[in-house]
Formats: sequence, C-alpha cells, structure tokens
Amino acid sequence: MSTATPEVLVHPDADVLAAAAAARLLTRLVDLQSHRSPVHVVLTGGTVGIATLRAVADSPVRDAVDWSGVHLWWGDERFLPAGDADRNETQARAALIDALGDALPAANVHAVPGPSDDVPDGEAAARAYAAELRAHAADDGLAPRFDVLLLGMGPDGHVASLFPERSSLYEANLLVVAEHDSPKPPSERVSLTFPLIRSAREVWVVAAGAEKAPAVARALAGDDVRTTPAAAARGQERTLWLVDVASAAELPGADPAATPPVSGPRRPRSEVDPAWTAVEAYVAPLVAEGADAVAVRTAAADAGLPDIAVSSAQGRLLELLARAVGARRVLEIGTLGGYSTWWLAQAVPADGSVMTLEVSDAHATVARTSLAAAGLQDRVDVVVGPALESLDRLVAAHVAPFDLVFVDADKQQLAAYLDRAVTLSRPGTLLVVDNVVRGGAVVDADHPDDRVQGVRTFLERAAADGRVDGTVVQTVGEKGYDGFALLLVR
Ligand SMILES: O=C1O[C@H](COP(=O)(O)O)[C@@H](O)[C@H](O)[C@H]1O
Repeated sequence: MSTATPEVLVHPDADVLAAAAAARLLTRLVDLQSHRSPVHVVLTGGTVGIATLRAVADSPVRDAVDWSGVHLWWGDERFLPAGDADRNETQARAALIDALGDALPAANVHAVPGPSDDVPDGEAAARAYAAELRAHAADDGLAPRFDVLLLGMGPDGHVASLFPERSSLYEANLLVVAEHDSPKPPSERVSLTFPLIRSAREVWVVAAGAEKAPAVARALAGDDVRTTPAAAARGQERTLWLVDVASAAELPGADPAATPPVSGPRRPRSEVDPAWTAVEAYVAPLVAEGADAVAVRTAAADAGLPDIAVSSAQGRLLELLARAVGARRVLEIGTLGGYSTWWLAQAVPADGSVMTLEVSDAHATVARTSLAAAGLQDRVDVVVGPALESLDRLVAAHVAPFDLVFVDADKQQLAAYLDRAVTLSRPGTLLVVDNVVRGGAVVDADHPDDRVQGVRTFLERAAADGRVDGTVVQTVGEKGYDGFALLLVR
C-alpha cells in the first residue's frame, strides 16, 4: 500500500501547536461528517496529545461536531488498571471525554482493556482490542478505516508503544501487540502495529520540545524504522507532522539559533500559519458553510481538481458582497469546480443569475454536476471556452450589465479581464479580483513569475483607469497570505 509523503507544519511553541492541532481536528471532523458517518479517530497519549484533547474540550467549535457519530480509539495504552492516572484513556477522559458528557455515547469510546480476571496480560488485552476493532470493521475488513490517527513521538523516536529495536516494529500479522519491558515506564503496554497504523486515511504526528529535535529530523529524513520508529508513521492519504520550532530545529533549513517569535509565522509568509487555520476554525459557525457547499468542494477534490478555490470564509465574503450590492446578475471568470459559484448563487434571488466562465471542459462538467446536485442549475450558466473569447462575445451581444463580477482566473490576463468586466458593468457594479497579493510577491517589480507580473499590470491599470474606484484587502487564512482587489465602477 502506498502512503502519503509527510508534510511538516511548524508552530511557534507547544501551546500554539496543541491549539492548532485541536482546531485542525475539529475542522476535519466537521468536514468529514458532512459526507460520512461514523468517523473514526485514534487518540494518542503523551504531552502534546493530551494538551490537544484539552484544547478540543475548550474550543467552542467542539459543539459543531456531532459526537454521536464519532468513535474514539487508542493507538496505544499502558496496561494498567482502569482509572489509573498513567493510562492514556484516563488522561483522555479527564482532558476531553468527560467534558463531552452525553454528547459522546459511551459505546463510541473504545478503550484498551486493563488487567482483570478475563484479561490477565497484555496479550489478552491485545486480543480483546483486536476483536473490538473487528466488531467495528468496515466492509468485512479487520478494523475500522481510521479517518485521523494521532501519534505522539518520544525523544527516542517511538510512536504508540512501538519502540526502537523491538520486534513489534515488524509485526505483520497482528493488528495489536503487547509490549513488555518497555524502555519508557510503565513497562507493560499494548499497541496498534504499523500495518494498522499505516492503513489510516490520515496520520498526524504531534511533537514538541528540543529533546525531540534529533528524532524529528531522523524520522523526516527517512531513517530506518528500527532506530526511529516514527519514520514509518504514515497515512494513506495524508501524513502530517505538527511540530513546534524547538522540535523542528534540526530539520534542513531550520535556523538553530531561532527563538520562538512572540507572534506571527516563522515560515515564508505565503505558507499557512496554524494560527490562521485556528481562527478560521473558530469562526466556522459564523461562516456556516452548508452541506451543499461542502459537497461541491468535496466533489472538486474527488475529481482531482487543484485545491485553489476560495476558502469557505472567502466564499461567504463573496456571498455577502453580492447581497450587499443587491446583485441579481453575477458574472464569474474562472469556475473551477463551482465552489465560489455556489456561494455567489446563494446571493442572487430565485430569478437572478450567475454566469460563470471556465476554460476547461472537464472542470465545467464537475461544476455543472455539483451545482445541479445543489439545485442551482436554473440559476447558474457554466460557459466553456477561453474567458476572453466568452467575454468578447458578451460585449458584442450587448448583454445587460452585471451587478457583480468575480475574477478568479489566469492572472496573466487580469488587465484584459478588467477591461471587459468594466465594459459589461454599470455605475455601481462591484468587481472583485482574487489573488492579487500573492504572499507579498506583488511588490517585487522583477519577480520571475508571470502571474505576479500579470497582477502588477492589472493593479497599475486599475489605478490609472478613471472608470473605477478601488482598494486591495490583504487576507490570511487557510489559503495563505493573499488578497482581493475591490473595484467599484463609477
Ligand atoms: O508513552 C507514550 O509516549 C508517547 C509520547 O509522549 P510524550 O509525552 O513524549 O509526548 C505517546 O505518543 C504514547 O501514546 C504514550 O503511550
């Protein structure tokens, strides 16, 4: 089975890391629940793992999750009596599960059994846990398909209770194993094995602290699993390493003298800062992305379209702008999978319209299908072909002016789109143009990227164009650092 190459996100410190991991987990759960139930999450013990659960409990977004559709499992457990303070389960209950109360049914919490008459040793606990996994298996498999599997990592590079140099690292048949004489106390443990861990859709490794820097560097350099077990921690669809500055200090390119910043990102400005994602997750209830919008977004991803559509917060902004100007006729340049189109279509009245121009036949088909499934086929017209040609046809046909034009297409031609868009407008038409800041690159007159140069030409043209009044609003969020140009036609 092939697995996903690790992606690394560095956070300023352990607290921000835990908050961001919690926000990410909550957002993922809400997203997943829009099209799948139940959702299976594997918890981890350890400092960051438990801090993450505490942050989940403290987040108002936790109520956006339907916990009755979430099943919780553990990647490993210390083989200690139920209620022992050193059990990962006990710590997870104190951090999150108790706070969820009746929202999370007890039957959804799948703890590894502790010692009892029926479960005299770790092997018996491992067998019992494997049976529990089988009882919830997907499609006659041996275990549920885990949606997110969280792993902490020790300074020795262990994950779950799979320690360096142990035979359990190579277990190929069992889903769950017992570990005796663990190098980290307590000595008796039970752990999922790598075949099961690596069958998860997404594996997220969380690690913080300078003492973990060597192991983080070895794992991400692809060290031998025998010396750095974390090197084998990978998911089928995504492998995420959520680390702090201190534990990332030995990664290639890291500044060993770096101290965590008081605020702001440490990575290039165009990348996504976890604080931005956390805020986006926090405001998700206000944005209220509906199930139809999630379906449009998911269909685009499933069809393999690039992940360059607007975010839900930006989509909502488009909807609000269109409503604010009372738009009845909207023109969009650049449909992609129809996600921004969906938001714009929410704003126009039932007898209003959104015309959206898309150069790719394949993208247009995805968009049409999704928008029809959302019941918007009568309100949205997807026009296929090079946008400039479509625009020139509209100009030649003297169509009625549009009330709002949203431009999210090839940046090289933005100035030409501006020209056509103004021609197709009336005084008071609002033009919204996406991606005009580009991580700050727009200020670089010698930038080699012709998209940056396309934006610069457009902004210079807009500034000189006596037909519009405008501004640029810089934005941060899950789409990174960018911005919208807003132009009001005089
Ligand atoms: O013993 C364990 O340790 C690891 C990592 O813990 P940390 O305190 O160094 O973050 C944890 O992932 C595992 O679940 C746990 O049993």
